[in-house]
Amino acid sequence: MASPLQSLDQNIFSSVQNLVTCGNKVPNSIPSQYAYFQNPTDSTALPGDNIPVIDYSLLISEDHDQQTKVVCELGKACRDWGFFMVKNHGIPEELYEAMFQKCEEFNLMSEDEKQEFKMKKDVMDRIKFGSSNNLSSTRVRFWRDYLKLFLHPDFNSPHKPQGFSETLLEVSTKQREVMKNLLRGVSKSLEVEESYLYNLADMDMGMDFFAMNIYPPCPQPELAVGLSPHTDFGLLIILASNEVAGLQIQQNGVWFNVDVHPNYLMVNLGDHMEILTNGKYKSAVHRATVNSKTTRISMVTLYGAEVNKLVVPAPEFVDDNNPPAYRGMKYGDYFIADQTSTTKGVTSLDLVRI
Ligand SMILES: O=C(O)CCC(=O)C(=O)O
Ligand SMILES: [Fe+2]
Repeated sequence: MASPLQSLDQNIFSSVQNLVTCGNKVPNSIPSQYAYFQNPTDSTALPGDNIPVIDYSLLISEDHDQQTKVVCELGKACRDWGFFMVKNHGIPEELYEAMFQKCEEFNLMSEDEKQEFKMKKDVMDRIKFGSSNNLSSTRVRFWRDYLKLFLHPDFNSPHKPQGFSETLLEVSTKQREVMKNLLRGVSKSLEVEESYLYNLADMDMGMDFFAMNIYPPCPQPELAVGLSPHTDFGLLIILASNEVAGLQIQQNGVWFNVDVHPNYLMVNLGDHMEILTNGKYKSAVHRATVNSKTTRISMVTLYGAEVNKLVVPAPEFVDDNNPPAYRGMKYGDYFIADQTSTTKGVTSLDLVRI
């Protein structure tokens, strides 16, 4: 008789959730397609106590001195980490709780119901449910299911579970305001006019791309990864997670755990911030680990340019000492390359680096 591992190996699972719930019992080992047998990932990381925390309420306050101080902290976070946490952002905690509840309900829908949302045509599909896909050369599958949506300029959402779409619209509308104010702060920290980055990327028509990531409990978390090290496309990425740790961020080649704080948002700079600032601010390398106990859910929104916008280093950051370090590429083309490349390493920036 086939061992449990073999029999799992022979199946192509449509989702990790399906894999862990099949037979109503979590398997005690993971199928080989998910395991880094040859080169187990070293998920160890240092405590992230030094990760910068930005007080959003001060960033938007009328008090000029307070604001200047926070803009300065923001600039330092962008230079040193390309990553920071945001507190006092004003979006009610209950709204995120309601959204995570809807994410869980989505995850617990039957496999058939979820398959209705799987990719039909290509990565430009407005709604995509899927699992695992690791296009990079290792091909080891990620211990992750996802729902990817285009939220802006047109809003797309699955029509079930009930209330998912309405709650997501409310969260994303509020989060877009936070994104705008953070970008104002980042612009100021670069000593350009506060609407500079937003206007440059034509973000009134910008593409907001959303990913709900589900990481079910994993029987062998030391062998699997949720998401391997990568950078994100976009200017600014806002991430909210349920109260389960798993995100790690790299600074100068060293990994740090991002602790979970109730009602903090996590923000990383994306590839297009690096391109626009000609490398002054860096796109942060990060990854997601998995655990054996609890399902982790993260909601990530990647805020980017209008799809036809050619993104190049902005003139303000180019001079004789700093020649352009990236060639121009249309935002939409970069997105497609990022989502489909089978040769991508850690970052798609290699596509445009001069
Ligand atoms: O789940 C996380 O913490 C990371 C998610 C992420 O990096 C992504 O979706 O790009
Ligand atoms: Fe990411």
